[in-house]
Amino acid sequence: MSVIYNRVALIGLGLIASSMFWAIKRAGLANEVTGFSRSAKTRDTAREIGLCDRVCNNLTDAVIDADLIVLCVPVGAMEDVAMQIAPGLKSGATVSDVGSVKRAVIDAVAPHLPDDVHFIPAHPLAGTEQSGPTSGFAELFDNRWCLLVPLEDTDPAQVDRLADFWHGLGSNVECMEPDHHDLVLAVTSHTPHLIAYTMVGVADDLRRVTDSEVVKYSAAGFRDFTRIAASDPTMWRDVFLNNKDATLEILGRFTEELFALQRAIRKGDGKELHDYFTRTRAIRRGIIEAGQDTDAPNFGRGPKK
Ligand SMILES: NC(=O)c1ccc[n+]([C@@H]2O[C@H](COP(=O)([O-])OP(=O)(O)OC[C@H]3O[C@@H](n4cnc5c(N)ncnc54)[C@H](O)[C@@H]3O)[C@@H](O)[C@H]2O)c1
Ligand SMILES: O=C(O)C(=O)C[C@]1(C(=O)O)C=C[C@@H](O)C=C1
Repeated sequence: MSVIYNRVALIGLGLIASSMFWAIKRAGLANEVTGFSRSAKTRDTAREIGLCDRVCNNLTDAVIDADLIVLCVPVGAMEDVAMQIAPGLKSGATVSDVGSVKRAVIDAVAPHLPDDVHFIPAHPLAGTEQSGPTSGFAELFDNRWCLLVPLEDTDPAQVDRLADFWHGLGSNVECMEPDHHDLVLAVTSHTPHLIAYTMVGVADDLRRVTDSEVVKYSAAGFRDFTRIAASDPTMWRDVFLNNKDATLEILGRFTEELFALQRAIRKGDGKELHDYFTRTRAIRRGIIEAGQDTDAPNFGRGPKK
């Protein structure tokens, strides 16, 4: 892979920025990567582990002469960062972000950017429950989607350039409209996280009430919930505050279905439960048959050859 942007600036040196840095280096996508994070402790750690070619002590130094600036901060901090970097941006630079919500980020960031920079929001659909500068790894984006959410008047050549960059980081790339993005992610990521948080909270309450060993004897499904529920509280607070309508819509549908299943259990309606679980199993099998779950074991096809 060859250099796509001469200088890249990563703002907010956590899981996503650090993974981007290692993946940029792996593929040689930039000649220089600068970085900035708000806390001095994070900047010190970044310097110690060689994260970024140059860690700057202020935002202006980090973005000066950068060809691509990627905002990797929690969604609620995007506006503040955009306001601060705006005066120091080079004409013709591209500003992007990796926020988990798109409409609110566009509304918060776009008004502050000068007309002579390209703003191309993005969202890599890859992550872990870890956060901070030491949590990143170069393979995070391999074979994952990165959704680009360009505004209507964005130069298509610059969108293609950013798509090439994300391909270089290992991702598959597709463009999506912001409201559609927020609805899809409310279904596939945001509401499931809220359910995991709730379930782990319920189990914890139960443990306190009964003094039983709920966590000790937890099965694999619940353990997966506890992994998700260990995700960064600031990031997820900001996701729900900034994707309010879509998450409330999906949560409304979720609780309706939950009540229907609750009623079926109370009434002893085995047919309804069986039909429902048959439908959901078919969905899972369909995903695997279509080869869309790269993490799945060799489901239903016998031993791997
Ligand atoms: N973690 C995931 O699974 C995941 C996946 C895809 C996208 N995202 C999105 O990526 C963004 C970053 O997430 P992350 O997981 O890397 O978080 P993180 O907590 O690991 O890192 C965020 C970093 O930003 C810094 N920061 C916070 N406010 C700042 C400010 N005002 N100025 C400068 N730095 C600031 C923090 O100190 C921290 O180092 C979020 O918007 C999140 O929604 C996260
Ligand atoms: O694997 C995980 O830990 C994640 O939660 C990653 C995950 C997701 O829901 O898939 C979380 C938030 C993002 O915006 C994108 C990816």
